[in-house]
Amino acid sequence: MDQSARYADLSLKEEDLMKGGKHILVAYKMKPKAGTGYLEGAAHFAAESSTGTNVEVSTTDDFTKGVDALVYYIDEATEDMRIAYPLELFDRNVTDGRFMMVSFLTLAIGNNQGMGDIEYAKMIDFYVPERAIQMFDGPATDISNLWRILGRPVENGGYIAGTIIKPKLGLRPEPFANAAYQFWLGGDFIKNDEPQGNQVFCPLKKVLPLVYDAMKRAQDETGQAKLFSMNITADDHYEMCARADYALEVFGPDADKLAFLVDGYVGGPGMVTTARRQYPGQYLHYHRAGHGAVTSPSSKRGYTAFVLAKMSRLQGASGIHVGTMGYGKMEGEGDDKIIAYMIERDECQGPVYFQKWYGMKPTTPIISGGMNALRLPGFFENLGHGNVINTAGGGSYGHIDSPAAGAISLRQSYECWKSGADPIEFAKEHKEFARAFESFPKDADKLFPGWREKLGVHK
Ligand SMILES: O=C(COP(=O)(O)O)[C@H](O)[C@H](O)COP(=O)(O)O
Ligand SMILES: [Mg+2]
Repeated sequence: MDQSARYADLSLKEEDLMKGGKHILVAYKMKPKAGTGYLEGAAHFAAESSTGTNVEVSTTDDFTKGVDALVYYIDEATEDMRIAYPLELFDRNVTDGRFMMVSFLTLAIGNNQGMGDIEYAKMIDFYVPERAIQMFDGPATDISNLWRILGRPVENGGYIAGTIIKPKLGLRPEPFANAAYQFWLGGDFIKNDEPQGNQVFCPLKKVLPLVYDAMKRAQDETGQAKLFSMNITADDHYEMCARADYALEVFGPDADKLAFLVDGYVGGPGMVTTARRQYPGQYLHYHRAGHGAVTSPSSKRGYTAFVLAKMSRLQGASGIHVGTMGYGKMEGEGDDKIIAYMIERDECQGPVYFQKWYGMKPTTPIISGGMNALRLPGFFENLGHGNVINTAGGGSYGHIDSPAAGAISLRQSYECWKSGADPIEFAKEHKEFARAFESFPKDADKLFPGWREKLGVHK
């Protein structure tokens, strides 16, 4: 059934829809199956994503038709399809009238994934009008809270040198806390690797007091504040809260230095909101393990990493992983800096839509995955700033001297880039940075050919 007479209106102008502020706009790359016309497929897509189904139903009335999602733009050649969703379509909380991300997802990227007449469709951008921005939680805590704890300016406070406790699994409580202590002697921020929780060989109630003890000792020794991002991900939100409450108690007077990490892609929006609403005073660290299943550029379904990050700001993530823009080990490229800009700025041009955030707090880009001191200068140059959290696991624990030296090499790398120095010249004056060349010789060969001769290092 061709529903384009009802679910498409190509005379609607995007500019007017944005000015009107009564719709969430969503842009997709969509291709219908052979035998289905482009507009026909698009209209069925909009129907299934709002008030309709594949047949007409007798229970539809005139009001229903007033809240139809409408296809307002198509370009078959580029597979571009854009749909306007009236705000009335979205479910609101009984408790406080607010918007919820699950409703956006079930409509805009729900049944339409896997429809018989659609070959594929991937969400590449979406636009949220001012009223809806007001009605999402947004972050309660942001990077300025961390900068303040670290004794830095609350604006442009700079690079936060972090790590991930490695090995990923298999450390018992004492070695785990010791790994944390060693990094903190040089760095600022430690996160649990995402699978670390309450394994039998490393029970939470045993390891956490030791981690806090390590934090205190490192703080005493360095005279600096230290930060710990603890994984509270669990199926059951009572379990999440049990872990979080326990940690707040253990860290006591230093509980402000505790962030909570949730795996928001596997756990879903409910998990993120649980952390956001139960613990608004803690930095909310959104880790996105598994997201590649839908966001990978090789996938023509789902949504992009950009969309994931943009959603996370609405949900209230204080920070989210945004990859390494081609400088680390995960998929990504230089252009991905748009992801960072969209979540950290008050207005930004996305791939399709210009979004204003109307003062919603920023979400920190967290840079992670295969990073080390040698890869960072290029990364900062591409991004144009260093106001990020970087967690380098291999880049710290893989430093040949020590995890503390690894941490110091990261900080030095930021200083090097910030001062505009030549990395080889800078290495001559900064031991830990220089030793990163020997720690990661493959990267050094690729990024700084001839480094051995210039630094006087021989095989
Ligand atoms: O464990 C790591 C990185 O370890 P290492 O620093 O040793 O590579 C993170 O989980 C990944 O960065 C996730 O990727 P992303 O940040 O892109 O979501
Ligand atoms: Mg990890």
